[in-house]
Amino acid sequence: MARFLIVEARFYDHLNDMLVSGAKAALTGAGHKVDVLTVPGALEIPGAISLADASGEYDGYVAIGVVIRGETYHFEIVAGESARGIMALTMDGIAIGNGILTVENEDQALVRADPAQKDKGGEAAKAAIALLELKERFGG
Ligand SMILES: Nc1c(NC[C@H](O)[C@H](O)[C@H](O)CO)[nH]c(=O)[nH]c1=O
Ligand SMILES: CC(=O)[C@@H](O)COP(=O)(O)O
Repeated sequence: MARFLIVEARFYDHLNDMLVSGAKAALTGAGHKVDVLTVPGALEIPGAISLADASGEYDGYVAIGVVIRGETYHFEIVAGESARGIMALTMDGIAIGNGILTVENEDQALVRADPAQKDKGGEAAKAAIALLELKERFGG
């Protein structure tokens, strides 16, 4: 059993509820322990994971959030920089699955958040499990 932390940017409650549900189901279904930490937005997720990992309390992480394009360039910043920060942490050996939706509208988000449809939360959790297994295999 490993210890996972879901770090969720709770910007859209109804979408996050589905994403977190899918991630929890995947993690508990694989026999792992799960906690949830909520941050203001996707840009805070990489920093929160970095801080949590420094504590040594967790073995892996699932980033959960929803970024829906608005009127300005801010979408590119939030979507791109949260992904870049997460990628940098994974390249540093931290097992993280990225379940941050970056979409054009709510309809696209609903399909991807729903565990009965594209289940991107569960998909991200399974990716985190896979990375942790690789880390354990290669002695990371
Ligand atoms: N527009 C969205 C944001 N924006 C907030 C940023 O993530 C960040 O919290 C703020 O810039 C302060 O640092 N966050 C999302 O998760 N989703 C959005 O659609
Ligand atoms: C992804 C975003 O930052 C978005 O929600 C903000 O909308 P806007 O670009 O209209 O300020």
